Amino acid sequence: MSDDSRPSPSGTGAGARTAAVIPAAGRGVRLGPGAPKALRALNGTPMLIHAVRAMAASRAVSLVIVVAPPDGAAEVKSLLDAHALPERTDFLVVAGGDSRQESVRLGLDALPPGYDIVLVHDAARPLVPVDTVDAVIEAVRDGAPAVVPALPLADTVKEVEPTAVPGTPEPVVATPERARLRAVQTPQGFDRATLVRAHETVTGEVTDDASMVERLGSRVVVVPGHEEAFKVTRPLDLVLAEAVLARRRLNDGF
Ligand SMILES: Nc1ccn([C@@H]2O[C@H](COP(=O)(O)OP(=O)(O)OP(=O)(O)O)[C@@H](O)[C@H]2O)c(=O)n1
Ligand SMILES: C[C@](O)(CO)[C@H](O)COP(=O)(O)O
Repeated sequence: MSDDSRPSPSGTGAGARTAAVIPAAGRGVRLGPGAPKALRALNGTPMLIHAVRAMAASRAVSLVIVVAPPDGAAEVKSLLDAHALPERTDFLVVAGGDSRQESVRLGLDALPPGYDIVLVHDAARPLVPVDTVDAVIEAVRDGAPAVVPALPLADTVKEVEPTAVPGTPEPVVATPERARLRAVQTPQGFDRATLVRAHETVTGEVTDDASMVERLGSRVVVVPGHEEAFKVTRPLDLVLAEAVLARRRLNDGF
């Protein structure tokens, strides 16, 4: 496991200090009506708190920056105060923006000096195991400017020509070779300077931070993800998340 107790030289090598930015400002439209997704409960605890604990579980992570819904920063601060969290970790809360990309940038703007490795982790992936978090950090420490946890696909994927009318048949354009495809998760880990440059430089729609680094022409590598790092997106994902938590409780013997 990574350990923050080593001396902190400059750069991303062993001992570099690591912060995690958690974008949590989304509405959760695909989950259906209700509170902002990150504030909804999983087995009685807000999803965001699970995600914060997942980052703080790594001994390498000494700061967690939560990017709250735009009008929800005070509520998120109260939630962090009300739940048990590791004392060795510092927490900051900032208000988010209209897109995930903007929310991450607002989180990065709040990052103090002295943190050379940055993780970006969706609040919507509350159950990522600590071993996955540590594997991402280790790969950045080993010199990769951007690291992505990902899994091979179970389904065959088709590229289509999207039609204007939802539900009408879409012509298939291609079938990419599945063995070369990966489904990407978070936390994604970065050399801070690279991630900041990507957010300053890259414009236009992206769906993850690593793709911004790709557009800079910098190297991005994949490490094994974990099936419990899935994203809570649709109602069925809530059922799965609660089942995973129930199984963990059984395995932990309480
Ligand atoms: N303006 C936004 C939009 C998204 N996110 C965050 O980005 C992560 C991944 O986004 P997603 O799962 O798509 O969340 P939502 O945008 O909330 O979902 P939906 O598209 O269904 O509304 C989530 O933790 C979400 O809170 C954010 O911080 N700010
Ligand atoms: C960052 C991400 O979780 C990687 O899979 C994903 O791209 C977020 O996408 P969303 O459309 O914001 O759910």
